[in-house]
Amino acid sequence: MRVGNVVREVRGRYAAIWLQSVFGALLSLTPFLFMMQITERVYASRSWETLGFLVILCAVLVLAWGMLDHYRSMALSALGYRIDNELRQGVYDAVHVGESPAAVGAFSDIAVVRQGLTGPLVESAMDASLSPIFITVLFILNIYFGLFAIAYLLVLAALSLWSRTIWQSVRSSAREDEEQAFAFGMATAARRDTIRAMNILPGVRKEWAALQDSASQTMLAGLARASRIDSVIGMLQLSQMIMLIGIGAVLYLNDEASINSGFAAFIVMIRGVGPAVSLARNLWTISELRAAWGRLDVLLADRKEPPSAPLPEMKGQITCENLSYLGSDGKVVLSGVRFSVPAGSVVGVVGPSGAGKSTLLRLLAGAAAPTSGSVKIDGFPIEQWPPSQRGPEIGYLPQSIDLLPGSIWQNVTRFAPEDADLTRQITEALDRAGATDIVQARGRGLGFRLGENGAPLSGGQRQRIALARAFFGDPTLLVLDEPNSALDASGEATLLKSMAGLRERGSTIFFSTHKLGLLWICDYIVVIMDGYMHSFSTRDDILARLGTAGNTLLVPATATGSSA
Ligand SMILES: Nc1ncnc2c1ncn2[C@@H]1O[C@H](COP(=O)(O)OP(=O)(O)OP(=O)(O)O)[C@@H](O)[C@H]1O
Repeated sequence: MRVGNVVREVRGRYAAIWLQSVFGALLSLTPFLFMMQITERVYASRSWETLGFLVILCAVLVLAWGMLDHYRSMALSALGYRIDNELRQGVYDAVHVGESPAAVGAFSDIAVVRQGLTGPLVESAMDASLSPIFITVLFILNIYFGLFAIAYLLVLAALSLWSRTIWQSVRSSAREDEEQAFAFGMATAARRDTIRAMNILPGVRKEWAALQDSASQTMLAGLARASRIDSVIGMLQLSQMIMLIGIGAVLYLNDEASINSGFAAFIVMIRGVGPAVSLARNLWTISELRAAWGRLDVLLADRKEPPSAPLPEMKGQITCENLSYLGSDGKVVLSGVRFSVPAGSVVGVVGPSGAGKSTLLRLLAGAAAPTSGSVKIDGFPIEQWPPSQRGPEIGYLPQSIDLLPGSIWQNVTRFAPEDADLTRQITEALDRAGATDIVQARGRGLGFRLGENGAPLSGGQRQRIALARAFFGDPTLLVLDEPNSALDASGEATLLKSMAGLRERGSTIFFSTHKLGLLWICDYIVVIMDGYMHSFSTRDDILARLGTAGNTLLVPATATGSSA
Protein backbone atom coordinates (compact mmCIF):
# COMPACT_ATOMS: atom_id res chain seq x y z
CA MET A 1 0.00 0.00 0.00
CA ARG A 2 1.44 3.40 -1.01
CA VAL A 3 1.91 6.16 1.61
CA GLY A 4 -0.88 8.30 0.08
CA ASN A 5 -3.36 5.42 0.41
CA VAL A 6 -2.47 4.98 4.08
CA VAL A 7 -2.97 8.69 4.76
CA ARG A 8 -6.31 8.64 2.93
CA GLU A 9 -7.45 5.74 5.12
CA VAL A 10 -6.76 7.64 8.35
CA ARG A 11 -7.89 11.13 7.37
CA GLY A 12 -11.03 10.86 9.53
CA ARG A 13 -8.77 10.55 12.59
CA TYR A 14 -6.99 13.76 11.63
CA ALA A 15 -10.33 15.59 11.60
CA ALA A 16 -11.10 14.39 15.14
CA ILE A 17 -7.62 15.36 16.38
CA TRP A 18 -7.95 18.76 14.73
CA LEU A 19 -11.22 19.37 16.61
CA GLN A 20 -9.45 18.58 19.87
CA SER A 21 -6.73 21.04 18.87
CA VAL A 22 -9.26 23.80 18.23
CA PHE A 23 -10.83 23.35 21.67
CA GLY A 24 -7.36 23.11 23.19
CA ALA A 25 -6.31 26.37 21.53
CA LEU A 26 -9.42 28.12 22.86
CA LEU A 27 -8.88 26.74 26.35
CA SER A 28 -5.26 27.84 26.25
CA LEU A 29 -6.53 31.41 26.40
CA THR A 30 -7.68 30.85 29.97
CA PRO A 31 -4.77 32.81 31.58
CA PHE A 32 -5.50 35.72 29.25
CA LEU A 33 -9.17 35.76 30.18
CA PHE A 34 -8.28 35.38 33.86
CA MET A 35 -6.03 38.40 33.73
CA MET A 36 -8.65 40.49 31.91
CA GLN A 37 -11.37 39.48 34.38
CA ILE A 38 -9.19 40.15 37.42
CA THR A 39 -8.37 43.63 36.11
CA GLU A 40 -11.89 44.48 35.09
CA ARG A 41 -14.00 42.80 37.79
CA VAL A 42 -11.92 41.97 40.88
CA TYR A 43 -9.82 45.16 41.09
CA ALA A 44 -12.88 47.31 40.45
CA SER A 45 -15.27 45.49 42.82
CA ARG A 46 -12.62 44.26 45.34
CA SER A 47 -14.86 41.13 45.53
CA TRP A 48 -13.39 37.97 47.13
CA GLU A 49 -16.32 35.93 45.79
CA THR A 50 -15.61 36.99 42.21
CA LEU A 51 -11.91 36.17 42.68
CA GLY A 52 -12.75 32.74 44.12
CA PHE A 53 -15.21 32.01 41.36
CA LEU A 54 -12.66 33.02 38.68
CA VAL A 55 -9.94 30.85 40.24
CA ILE A 56 -12.21 27.78 40.35
CA LEU A 57 -13.46 28.38 36.79
CA CYS A 58 -9.94 28.79 35.46
CA ALA A 59 -8.74 25.66 37.32
CA VAL A 60 -11.52 23.65 35.64
CA LEU A 61 -10.67 25.11 32.23
CA VAL A 62 -6.94 24.40 32.70
CA LEU A 63 -7.76 20.82 33.76
CA ALA A 64 -9.92 20.40 30.63
CA TRP A 65 -7.04 21.76 28.51
CA GLY A 66 -4.62 19.27 30.12
CA MET A 67 -6.96 16.35 29.42
CA LEU A 68 -7.52 17.40 25.82
CA ASP A 69 -3.78 17.82 25.31
CA HIS A 70 -3.12 14.36 26.74
CA TYR A 71 -5.78 12.67 24.60
CA ARG A 72 -4.58 14.47 21.51
CA SER A 73 -0.98 13.31 22.06
CA MET A 74 -2.19 9.77 22.59
CA ALA A 75 -4.40 9.92 19.48
CA LEU A 76 -1.51 11.25 17.38
CA SER A 77 0.86 8.57 18.67
CA ALA A 78 -1.70 5.84 17.98
CA LEU A 79 -2.21 7.26 14.50
CA GLY A 80 1.58 7.27 13.98
CA TYR A 81 1.85 3.62 14.90
CA ARG A 82 -1.10 2.75 12.68
CA ILE A 83 0.62 4.44 9.71
CA ASP A 84 3.84 2.65 10.68
CA ASN A 85 2.09 -0.73 10.81
CA GLU A 86 0.28 -0.24 7.52
CA LEU A 87 3.57 0.56 5.77
CA ARG A 88 5.99 -1.72 7.59
CA GLN A 89 4.94 -5.10 6.19
CA GLY A 90 4.82 -3.90 2.58
CA VAL A 91 8.19 -2.22 2.97
CA TYR A 92 9.70 -5.31 4.63
CA ASP A 93 8.54 -7.47 1.72
CA ALA A 94 9.67 -4.91 -0.88
CA VAL A 95 13.14 -4.73 0.69
CA HIS A 96 13.48 -8.51 0.55
CA VAL A 97 12.02 -8.99 -2.91
CA GLY A 98 13.96 -6.12 -4.50
CA GLU A 99 17.57 -6.22 -5.66
CA SER A 100 18.91 -3.01 -4.13
CA PRO A 101 20.76 -3.39 -0.80
CA ALA A 102 20.19 0.36 -0.23
CA ALA A 103 16.48 -0.42 0.18
CA VAL A 104 17.22 -1.32 3.82
CA GLY A 105 17.21 2.49 4.41
CA ALA A 106 13.46 2.29 3.85
CA PHE A 107 13.00 1.19 7.47
CA SER A 108 14.26 4.55 8.71
CA ASP A 109 12.16 6.27 6.03
CA ILE A 110 9.06 4.78 7.70
CA ALA A 111 10.09 6.46 10.96
CA VAL A 112 10.61 9.78 9.14
CA VAL A 113 7.15 9.51 7.54
CA ARG A 114 5.53 8.58 10.86
CA GLN A 115 7.21 11.47 12.62
CA GLY A 116 6.39 13.85 9.77
CA LEU A 117 2.73 12.86 9.68
CA THR A 118 2.08 12.77 13.40
CA GLY A 119 4.97 14.62 15.04
CA PRO A 120 5.62 18.27 15.95
CA LEU A 121 4.93 19.51 12.42
CA VAL A 122 1.34 18.23 12.48
CA GLU A 123 0.80 19.21 16.12
CA SER A 124 1.91 22.75 15.48
CA ALA A 125 -0.03 22.90 12.17
CA MET A 126 -3.22 21.91 14.01
CA ASP A 127 -2.55 24.30 16.86
CA ALA A 128 -1.76 27.03 14.36
CA SER A 129 -5.07 26.60 12.54
CA LEU A 130 -6.60 29.21 14.90
CA SER A 131 -3.62 31.56 14.72
CA PRO A 132 -5.27 33.85 12.13
CA ILE A 133 -8.03 34.49 14.69
CA PHE A 134 -5.47 35.32 17.38
CA ILE A 135 -3.61 37.62 15.03
CA THR A 136 -6.94 39.38 14.37
CA VAL A 137 -7.37 39.73 18.17
CA LEU A 138 -3.93 41.37 18.29
CA PHE A 139 -4.97 43.79 15.53
CA ILE A 140 -8.12 44.57 17.51
CA LEU A 141 -6.03 45.21 20.65
CA ASN A 142 -3.91 47.56 18.59
CA ILE A 143 -2.74 47.61 15.00
CA TYR A 144 0.93 47.69 16.14
CA PHE A 145 0.55 44.39 18.05
CA GLY A 146 -0.89 42.77 14.90
CA LEU A 147 1.87 44.15 12.67
CA PHE A 148 4.48 43.03 15.19
CA ALA A 149 3.04 39.47 15.23
CA ILE A 150 3.16 39.18 11.43
CA ALA A 151 6.70 40.62 11.17
CA TYR A 152 7.91 38.37 14.01
CA LEU A 153 6.42 35.28 12.33
CA LEU A 154 7.95 36.06 8.95
CA VAL A 155 11.41 36.81 10.36
CA LEU A 156 11.41 33.66 12.50
CA ALA A 157 10.20 31.47 9.63
CA ALA A 158 12.88 32.86 7.30
CA LEU A 159 15.67 32.45 9.88
CA SER A 160 14.54 28.90 10.76
CA LEU A 161 14.44 27.85 7.12
CA TRP A 162 17.86 29.37 6.54
CA SER A 163 19.36 27.57 9.53
CA ARG A 164 17.75 24.26 8.51
CA THR A 165 18.90 24.61 4.91
CA ILE A 166 22.47 24.90 6.16
CA TRP A 167 21.94 21.90 8.43
CA GLN A 168 20.46 19.82 5.64
CA SER A 169 23.30 20.48 3.24
CA VAL A 170 25.90 19.83 5.94
CA ARG A 171 24.21 16.63 7.00
CA SER A 172 23.93 15.30 3.48
CA SER A 173 27.63 16.00 2.82
CA ALA A 174 28.60 14.35 6.11
CA ARG A 175 26.15 11.46 5.75
CA GLU A 176 28.20 9.44 3.27
CA ASP A 177 31.30 9.56 5.49
CA GLU A 178 29.19 8.89 8.61
CA GLU A 179 27.51 5.88 7.03
CA GLN A 180 30.82 4.53 5.76
CA ALA A 181 32.39 4.97 9.19
CA PHE A 182 29.41 3.26 10.84
CA ALA A 183 29.43 0.34 8.38
CA PHE A 184 33.20 0.01 8.72
CA GLY A 185 32.93 0.01 12.52
CA MET A 186 30.20 -2.65 12.48
CA ALA A 187 32.10 -4.82 10.02
CA THR A 188 35.36 -4.70 12.00
CA ALA A 189 33.58 -5.29 15.32
CA ALA A 190 32.01 -8.43 13.87
CA ARG A 191 35.47 -9.68 12.88
CA ARG A 192 37.27 -8.80 16.09
CA ASP A 193 38.82 -12.28 16.50
CA THR A 194 40.81 -11.90 13.30
CA ILE A 195 41.70 -8.32 14.20
CA ARG A 196 42.92 -9.37 17.65
CA ALA A 197 44.91 -12.34 16.38
CA MET A 198 46.91 -10.37 13.83
CA ASN A 199 46.84 -7.04 15.67
CA ILE A 200 45.09 -5.31 12.79
CA LEU A 201 43.51 -2.90 15.30
CA PRO A 202 45.88 0.08 14.78
CA GLY A 203 45.34 -0.04 11.01
CA VAL A 204 41.56 -0.40 11.09
CA ARG A 205 41.25 2.20 13.86
CA LYS A 206 43.16 4.68 11.70
CA GLU A 207 40.92 3.94 8.71
CA TRP A 208 37.77 4.30 10.85
CA ALA A 209 39.03 7.49 12.52
CA ALA A 210 39.80 9.05 9.13
CA LEU A 211 36.22 8.42 7.97
CA GLN A 212 34.79 9.64 11.27
CA ASP A 213 37.02 12.76 11.28
CA SER A 214 35.98 13.73 7.81
CA ALA A 215 32.31 13.52 8.87
CA SER A 216 32.96 15.48 12.08
CA GLN A 217 34.88 18.26 10.27
CA THR A 218 32.04 18.78 7.80
CA MET A 219 29.51 18.81 10.64
CA LEU A 220 31.53 21.27 12.74
CA ALA A 221 31.88 23.73 9.87
CA GLY A 222 28.13 23.68 9.29
CA LEU A 223 27.41 23.81 13.01
CA ALA A 224 29.25 27.14 13.34
CA ARG A 225 27.17 28.76 10.58
CA ALA A 226 23.83 27.30 11.61
CA SER A 227 24.27 27.95 15.31
CA ARG A 228 24.84 31.68 14.68
CA ILE A 229 21.39 31.83 13.12
CA ASP A 230 19.92 29.67 15.91
CA SER A 231 21.33 32.11 18.46
CA VAL A 232 19.63 35.01 16.70
CA ILE A 233 16.37 33.04 16.77
CA GLY A 234 16.87 32.38 20.49
CA MET A 235 17.49 36.09 21.13
CA LEU A 236 14.33 37.02 19.24
CA GLN A 237 12.27 34.53 21.25
CA LEU A 238 13.76 35.82 24.49
CA SER A 239 13.01 39.41 23.51
CA GLN A 240 9.44 38.73 22.46
CA MET A 241 8.02 39.69 25.88
CA ILE A 242 10.25 42.75 26.15
CA MET A 243 9.21 43.97 22.71
CA LEU A 244 5.49 43.41 23.24
CA ILE A 245 5.42 44.97 26.70
CA GLY A 246 7.61 47.78 25.35
CA ILE A 247 5.13 48.42 22.52
CA GLY A 248 2.34 48.30 25.11
CA ALA A 249 4.18 50.84 27.28
CA VAL A 250 4.70 53.22 24.35
CA LEU A 251 1.04 52.92 23.40
CA TYR A 252 -0.02 53.49 27.05
CA LEU A 253 2.19 56.57 27.32
CA ASN A 254 0.61 57.88 24.12
CA ASP A 255 -2.84 57.12 25.58
CA GLU A 256 -3.49 54.67 22.74
CA ALA A 257 -3.87 51.49 24.83
CA SER A 258 -4.68 50.36 28.38
CA ILE A 259 -2.04 49.71 31.02
CA ASN A 260 -2.30 45.89 30.58
CA SER A 261 -2.37 45.85 26.78
CA GLY A 262 1.30 44.75 26.49
CA PHE A 263 0.78 41.79 28.89
CA ALA A 264 -2.46 40.82 27.13
CA ALA A 265 -0.79 40.96 23.72
CA PHE A 266 2.07 38.84 25.07
CA ILE A 267 -0.29 36.12 26.32
CA VAL A 268 -2.27 36.11 23.06
CA MET A 269 1.01 35.92 21.18
CA ILE A 270 2.36 33.03 23.29
CA ARG A 271 -0.84 30.94 23.27
CA GLY A 272 -2.35 31.88 19.93
CA VAL A 273 0.51 32.83 17.67
CA GLY A 274 3.14 30.60 19.34
CA PRO A 275 1.99 27.49 17.42
CA ALA A 276 2.39 29.38 14.14
CA VAL A 277 5.93 30.24 15.23
CA SER A 278 6.65 26.62 16.05
CA LEU A 279 5.06 25.61 12.71
CA ALA A 280 7.43 28.00 10.98
CA ARG A 281 10.34 26.43 12.87
CA ASN A 282 9.24 22.92 11.86
CA LEU A 283 8.58 23.70 8.20
CA TRP A 284 11.95 22.24 7.24
CA THR A 285 10.73 18.75 8.16
CA ILE A 286 8.40 18.91 5.15
CA SER A 287 11.33 18.43 2.79
CA GLU A 288 12.54 15.40 4.79
CA LEU A 289 9.00 14.02 4.86
CA ARG A 290 8.58 14.51 1.12
CA ALA A 291 11.93 12.86 0.35
CA ALA A 292 11.21 9.81 2.57
CA TRP A 293 7.61 9.58 1.26
CA GLY A 294 8.93 9.67 -2.34
CA ARG A 295 11.54 6.96 -1.67
CA LEU A 296 8.96 4.70 -0.03
CA ASP A 297 6.52 5.21 -2.90
CA VAL A 298 9.20 4.26 -5.42
CA LEU A 299 10.10 1.17 -3.39
CA LEU A 300 6.47 0.13 -2.94
CA ALA A 301 5.55 0.88 -6.57
CA ASP A 302 8.54 -1.16 -7.84
CA ARG A 303 7.25 -4.14 -5.96
CA LYS A 304 5.41 -6.34 -8.40
CA GLU A 305 2.64 -8.46 -6.95
CA PRO A 306 3.87 -12.06 -7.02
CA PRO A 307 1.81 -14.48 -9.13
CA SER A 308 -0.83 -16.31 -7.15
CA ALA A 309 -2.40 -18.68 -9.72
CA PRO A 310 -1.08 -22.16 -8.87
CA LEU A 311 0.77 -24.11 -11.58
CA PRO A 312 0.70 -27.90 -12.01
CA GLU A 313 2.69 -29.95 -9.50
CA MET A 314 6.43 -29.29 -10.01
CA LYS A 315 8.38 -32.09 -11.71
CA GLY A 316 11.81 -30.43 -11.99
CA GLN A 317 12.58 -30.26 -15.71
CA ILE A 318 14.95 -27.28 -16.04
CA THR A 319 15.67 -25.14 -19.09
CA CYS A 320 18.02 -22.14 -19.23
CA GLU A 321 17.30 -19.95 -22.22
CA ASN A 322 20.13 -17.61 -23.19
CA LEU A 323 20.66 -16.59 -19.60
CA SER A 324 22.61 -13.38 -18.91
CA TYR A 325 23.30 -11.43 -15.75
CA LEU A 326 24.92 -8.02 -15.42
CA GLY A 327 26.54 -7.05 -12.12
CA SER A 328 25.83 -3.87 -10.16
CA ASP A 329 28.76 -2.30 -12.05
CA GLY A 330 26.98 -3.01 -15.36
CA LYS A 331 29.60 -5.57 -16.39
CA VAL A 332 28.79 -9.06 -17.63
CA VAL A 333 28.87 -11.67 -14.87
CA LEU A 334 27.18 -14.40 -16.87
CA SER A 335 26.18 -14.57 -20.49
CA GLY A 336 24.65 -16.91 -23.04
CA VAL A 337 23.92 -19.88 -20.78
CA ARG A 338 21.55 -22.34 -22.47
CA PHE A 339 20.85 -25.96 -21.66
CA SER A 340 17.99 -28.22 -20.71
CA VAL A 341 17.87 -31.20 -18.34
CA PRO A 342 15.03 -33.63 -17.63
CA ALA A 343 13.46 -33.89 -14.18
CA GLY A 344 15.48 -36.05 -11.79
CA SER A 345 18.86 -35.09 -13.28
CA VAL A 346 21.94 -34.36 -11.21
CA VAL A 347 23.99 -31.57 -12.75
CA GLY A 348 27.47 -30.47 -11.67
CA VAL A 349 28.60 -26.89 -12.29
CA VAL A 350 32.37 -26.47 -12.52
CA GLY A 351 34.77 -23.74 -13.51
CA PRO A 352 37.59 -21.64 -12.12
CA SER A 353 37.11 -19.20 -9.23
CA GLY A 354 35.14 -16.13 -10.23
CA ALA A 355 33.82 -17.79 -13.40
CA GLY A 356 30.15 -17.23 -12.57
CA LYS A 357 29.08 -20.56 -11.03
CA SER A 358 27.43 -19.07 -7.94
CA THR A 359 25.64 -16.56 -10.12
CA LEU A 360 24.23 -19.35 -12.30
CA LEU A 361 23.06 -21.19 -9.18
CA ARG A 362 21.45 -18.01 -7.78
CA LEU A 363 19.49 -17.65 -11.01
CA LEU A 364 18.49 -21.33 -11.00
CA ALA A 365 17.21 -21.05 -7.41
CA GLY A 366 15.31 -17.85 -8.16
CA ALA A 367 17.49 -16.00 -5.63
CA ALA A 368 18.29 -13.42 -8.33
CA ALA A 369 16.55 -12.53 -11.58
CA PRO A 370 18.43 -12.73 -14.88
CA THR A 371 19.08 -9.50 -16.76
CA SER A 372 17.89 -11.28 -19.91
CA GLY A 373 16.87 -14.78 -20.85
CA SER A 374 15.01 -17.07 -18.51
CA VAL A 375 15.11 -20.08 -16.24
CA LYS A 376 12.13 -22.34 -16.81
CA ILE A 377 10.87 -25.05 -14.52
CA ASP A 378 8.64 -27.55 -16.34
CA GLY A 379 8.37 -25.00 -19.17
CA PHE A 380 7.14 -22.16 -16.90
CA PRO A 381 9.46 -19.16 -16.28
CA ILE A 382 10.63 -19.33 -12.67
CA GLU A 383 9.03 -15.98 -11.82
CA GLN A 384 5.62 -17.33 -12.90
CA TRP A 385 5.59 -19.85 -10.04
CA PRO A 386 3.70 -18.48 -7.01
CA PRO A 387 6.24 -18.07 -4.14
CA SER A 388 4.07 -20.23 -1.87
CA GLN A 389 4.28 -23.10 -4.38
CA ARG A 390 7.87 -22.58 -5.52
CA GLY A 391 9.51 -21.96 -2.11
CA PRO A 392 8.83 -25.39 -0.54
CA GLU A 393 9.84 -27.11 -3.80
CA ILE A 394 13.28 -25.47 -3.84
CA GLY A 395 16.18 -26.30 -1.56
CA TYR A 396 18.99 -23.74 -1.85
CA LEU A 397 22.36 -23.76 -0.16
CA PRO A 398 24.15 -20.48 -0.91
CA GLN A 399 27.93 -20.38 -0.84
CA SER A 400 27.70 -17.91 2.07
CA ILE A 401 25.55 -20.46 4.03
CA ASP A 402 23.25 -17.64 5.26
CA LEU A 403 21.81 -19.16 8.41
CA LEU A 404 19.33 -16.76 9.93
CA PRO A 405 19.16 -15.44 13.50
CA GLY A 406 16.79 -17.87 15.20
CA SER A 407 16.61 -21.42 16.53
CA ILE A 408 17.85 -24.49 14.66
CA TRP A 409 14.18 -25.53 14.42
CA GLN A 410 13.31 -22.22 12.75
CA ASN A 411 16.29 -22.40 10.41
CA VAL A 412 15.66 -25.96 9.28
CA THR A 413 11.88 -25.54 8.91
CA ARG A 414 12.36 -22.19 7.15
CA PHE A 415 10.51 -20.36 9.93
CA ALA A 416 7.38 -22.53 9.69
CA PRO A 417 4.52 -21.73 12.13
CA GLU A 418 5.56 -22.76 15.63
CA ASP A 419 2.64 -25.11 16.20
CA ALA A 420 3.27 -27.12 13.00
CA ASP A 421 4.00 -30.81 13.58
CA LEU A 422 7.11 -31.24 11.48
CA THR A 423 9.05 -33.77 13.56
CA ARG A 424 9.34 -36.35 10.75
CA GLN A 425 10.50 -33.83 8.12
CA ILE A 426 13.05 -32.24 10.50
CA THR A 427 14.45 -35.62 11.52
CA GLU A 428 14.79 -36.67 7.86
CA ALA A 429 16.40 -33.39 6.81
CA LEU A 430 18.91 -33.49 9.69
CA ASP A 431 19.77 -37.14 8.94
CA ARG A 432 20.32 -36.44 5.25
CA ALA A 433 22.60 -33.53 6.06
CA GLY A 434 24.46 -35.54 8.72
CA ALA A 435 23.46 -32.86 11.22
CA THR A 436 21.61 -34.91 13.85
CA ASP A 437 24.65 -35.10 16.15
CA ILE A 438 25.10 -31.30 15.96
CA VAL A 439 21.64 -30.83 17.44
CA GLN A 440 22.13 -33.50 20.08
CA ALA A 441 25.63 -32.40 21.16
CA ARG A 442 26.14 -30.18 24.25
CA GLY A 443 22.45 -30.48 25.12
CA ARG A 444 21.58 -28.03 22.34
CA GLY A 445 18.30 -29.37 21.00
CA LEU A 446 16.21 -27.94 18.18
CA GLY A 447 15.45 -24.80 20.20
CA PHE A 448 19.13 -23.80 20.31
CA ARG A 449 19.40 -20.23 19.03
CA LEU A 450 21.89 -19.31 16.38
CA GLY A 451 23.46 -15.87 16.15
CA GLU A 452 24.82 -14.08 13.13
CA ASN A 453 25.20 -16.55 10.25
CA GLY A 454 25.00 -19.57 12.53
CA ALA A 455 27.37 -18.53 15.36
CA PRO A 456 28.59 -20.29 17.51
CA LEU A 457 28.53 -23.40 15.29
CA SER A 458 31.70 -24.39 13.44
CA GLY A 459 32.01 -23.88 9.68
CA GLY A 460 31.25 -27.51 8.88
CA GLN A 461 28.32 -27.56 11.34
CA ARG A 462 26.83 -24.44 9.78
CA GLN A 463 27.07 -26.01 6.34
CA ARG A 464 25.29 -29.14 7.57
CA ILE A 465 22.45 -27.20 9.21
CA ALA A 466 22.09 -25.15 6.01
CA LEU A 467 22.03 -28.41 4.03
CA ALA A 468 19.29 -29.70 6.33
CA ARG A 469 17.34 -26.51 5.55
CA ALA A 470 17.82 -27.16 1.83
CA PHE A 471 16.74 -30.81 2.17
CA PHE A 472 13.74 -29.98 4.37
CA GLY A 473 10.44 -31.20 2.88
CA ASP A 474 12.01 -33.17 -0.03
CA PRO A 475 12.22 -30.30 -2.53
CA THR A 476 11.84 -31.04 -6.22
CA LEU A 477 14.76 -28.78 -7.17
CA LEU A 478 17.96 -28.63 -5.12
CA VAL A 479 20.53 -25.95 -5.83
CA LEU A 480 23.68 -26.44 -3.75
CA ASP A 481 26.62 -24.05 -4.03
CA GLU A 482 29.79 -25.91 -3.06
CA PRO A 483 27.88 -28.16 -0.62
CA ASN A 484 31.03 -30.05 0.38
CA SER A 485 33.36 -27.07 0.79
CA ALA A 486 33.42 -27.33 4.60
CA LEU A 487 32.62 -31.04 4.97
CA ASP A 488 34.96 -33.75 6.16
CA ALA A 489 35.21 -37.10 4.37
CA SER A 490 32.31 -38.64 6.29
CA GLY A 491 30.18 -35.55 5.70
CA GLU A 492 30.89 -35.78 2.00
CA ALA A 493 29.95 -39.48 1.97
CA THR A 494 26.65 -38.67 3.73
CA LEU A 495 26.02 -35.90 1.22
CA LEU A 496 26.61 -38.22 -1.74
CA LYS A 497 24.26 -40.81 -0.24
CA SER A 498 21.58 -38.18 0.38
CA MET A 499 21.85 -36.76 -3.12
CA ALA A 500 21.52 -40.30 -4.52
CA GLY A 501 18.43 -40.86 -2.36
CA LEU A 502 16.86 -37.58 -3.45
CA ARG A 503 17.55 -38.35 -7.09
CA GLU A 504 15.77 -41.67 -6.64
CA ARG A 505 12.75 -39.77 -5.34
CA GLY A 506 12.84 -37.67 -8.52
CA SER A 507 14.55 -34.47 -7.32
CA THR A 508 16.60 -32.46 -9.79
CA ILE A 509 19.92 -31.42 -8.26
CA PHE A 510 22.38 -28.72 -9.33
CA PHE A 511 25.58 -28.26 -7.38
CA SER A 512 28.87 -26.50 -7.90
CA THR A 513 32.18 -27.91 -6.77
CA HIS A 514 35.92 -27.59 -7.19
CA LYS A 515 36.41 -31.23 -6.21
CA LEU A 516 36.21 -34.24 -8.49
CA GLY A 517 34.89 -36.51 -5.74
CA LEU A 518 31.29 -35.29 -5.91
CA LEU A 519 31.06 -35.28 -9.69
CA TRP A 520 30.69 -39.05 -10.10
CA ILE A 521 27.06 -38.78 -9.10
CA CYS A 522 26.26 -36.36 -11.96
CA ASP A 523 24.31 -37.05 -15.12
CA TYR A 524 25.46 -33.79 -16.69
CA ILE A 525 28.18 -31.23 -16.15
CA VAL A 526 28.13 -27.52 -17.07
CA VAL A 527 31.52 -25.83 -17.42
CA ILE A 528 31.50 -22.08 -16.82
CA MET A 529 34.55 -20.06 -17.84
CA ASP A 530 34.90 -16.32 -17.48
CA GLY A 531 31.13 -15.70 -17.39
CA TYR A 532 30.31 -17.89 -20.41
CA MET A 533 29.05 -21.44 -20.75
CA HIS A 534 32.12 -23.21 -22.05
CA SER A 535 30.45 -26.60 -22.40
CA PHE A 536 27.48 -28.63 -21.33
CA SER A 537 27.39 -32.38 -21.81
CA THR A 538 27.11 -35.71 -20.06
CA ARG A 539 29.40 -36.39 -17.12
CA ASP A 540 31.53 -38.96 -18.96
CA ASP A 541 31.98 -36.72 -21.97
CA ILE A 542 33.08 -33.70 -19.90
CA LEU A 543 35.36 -35.73 -17.62
CA ALA A 544 36.96 -37.39 -20.65
CA ARG A 545 37.53 -33.99 -22.26
CA LEU A 546 39.03 -32.64 -19.02
CA GLY A 547 41.27 -35.71 -18.84
CA THR A 548 42.49 -35.18 -22.41
CA ALA A 549 43.06 -31.45 -21.93
CA GLY A 550 44.84 -31.97 -18.63
CA ASN A 551 42.56 -31.26 -15.67
CA THR A 552 43.35 -27.95 -14.04
CA LEU A 553 39.78 -27.21 -12.93
CA LEU A 554 39.15 -29.88 -10.33
CA VAL A 555 40.88 -31.11 -7.22
CA PRO A 556 41.42 -34.86 -7.73
CA ALA A 557 39.24 -37.15 -5.62
CA THR A 558 42.19 -38.55 -3.66
CA ALA A 559 42.86 -35.07 -2.24
CA THR A 560 39.47 -35.03 -0.53
CA GLY A 561 39.56 -38.59 0.54
CA SER A 562 36.48 -39.40 -1.53
CA SER A 563 36.37 -42.52 -3.59
CA ALA A 564 36.07 -42.13 -7.32
N1 LIG B 1 26.02 -8.45 -8.33
C1 LIG B 1 27.28 -8.40 -8.80
N2 LIG B 1 27.82 -7.22 -9.14
C2 LIG B 1 29.09 -7.13 -9.60
N3 LIG B 1 29.88 -8.21 -9.76
C3 LIG B 1 29.40 -9.41 -9.44
C4 LIG B 1 28.07 -9.57 -8.95
N4 LIG B 1 27.86 -10.89 -8.71
C5 LIG B 1 29.01 -11.52 -9.05
N5 LIG B 1 29.93 -10.62 -9.49
C6 LIG B 1 31.28 -10.92 -9.97
O1 LIG B 1 31.15 -11.90 -10.96
C7 LIG B 1 32.19 -12.86 -10.87
C8 LIG B 1 31.62 -14.26 -10.72
O2 LIG B 1 31.14 -14.41 -9.39
P1 LIG B 1 30.60 -15.82 -8.86
O3 LIG B 1 30.40 -15.69 -7.39
O4 LIG B 1 29.42 -16.23 -9.65
O5 LIG B 1 31.86 -16.76 -9.17
P2 LIG B 1 32.11 -18.29 -8.84
O6 LIG B 1 32.39 -18.97 -10.12
O7 LIG B 1 31.02 -18.86 -8.01
O8 LIG B 1 33.45 -18.19 -7.99
P3 LIG B 1 34.00 -19.13 -6.80
O9 LIG B 1 34.33 -20.48 -7.38
O10 LIG B 1 35.23 -18.42 -6.33
O11 LIG B 1 32.93 -19.19 -5.77
C9 LIG B 1 33.08 -12.41 -9.71
O12 LIG B 1 34.15 -11.66 -10.25
C10 LIG B 1 32.15 -11.54 -8.89
O13 LIG B 1 32.88 -10.55 -8.21
